[in-house]
Amino acid sequence: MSRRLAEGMPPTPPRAAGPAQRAVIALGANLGERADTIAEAIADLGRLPMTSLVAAAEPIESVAITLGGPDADAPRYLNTVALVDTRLAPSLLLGYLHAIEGRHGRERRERWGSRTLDLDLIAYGDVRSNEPALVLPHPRAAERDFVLDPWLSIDPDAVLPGVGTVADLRAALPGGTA
Ligand SMILES: Nc1ncnc2c1ncn2[C@@H]1O[C@H](COP(=O)(O)OP(=O)(O)OP(=O)(O)O)[C@@H](O)[C@H]1O
Ligand SMILES: Nc1nc2c(c(=O)[nH]1)N=C(CO)CN2
Repeated sequence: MSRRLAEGMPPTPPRAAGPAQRAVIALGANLGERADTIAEAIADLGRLPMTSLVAAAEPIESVAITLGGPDADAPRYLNTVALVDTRLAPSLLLGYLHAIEGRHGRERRERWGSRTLDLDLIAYGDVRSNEPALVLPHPRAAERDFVLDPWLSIDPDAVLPGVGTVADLRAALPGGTA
């Protein structure tokens, strides 16, 4: 393993992608010391190169959604959303998110399985992408109250690019006011 990867950094030093873009990052944890892990991961985001942390929502607790639906027997999640302004290109930012997950013991065993830390790139400016390695905006964000609720709490006017306002999306979900 290269020294940079061993230190949890992508192998190629970052190059600026142009003007800073607002990126929305969802964080989730349902194993280990969840609150500590989330707080450390947010601090990690603030230390990324060419990136500044704009806001982080108060974490919320939610039942684990598994491939079989909500699972009351699975460890509950803490979820939050952070906003950053970054000049890292989207794929590079995702690489750093994976490195942060790795530093906090993330293991990839099963889809939607329990995890010490999950970081999803929900949106990056207005960028739309259908590359399997990076779909933007995140294709399941609109149906996740554990993403929309903390996002709304720090940006009531938020928009999921190409989809709609976060307030409207949240209102259309169970527990919303549509
Ligand atoms: N917007 C995105 N944010 C994070 N990962 C993404 C995104 N789009 C595609 N991916 C890809 O999805 C793969 C699986 O990611 P991950 O392990 O976080 O999935 P998951 O958390 O189990 O499920 P979900 O994607 O529904 O949250 C990653 O390897 C990554 O390349
Ligand atoms: N409550 C909750 N459930 C989930 C979550 C999550 O962050 N919170 N993440 C998942 C895969 O990303 C699958 N299920």
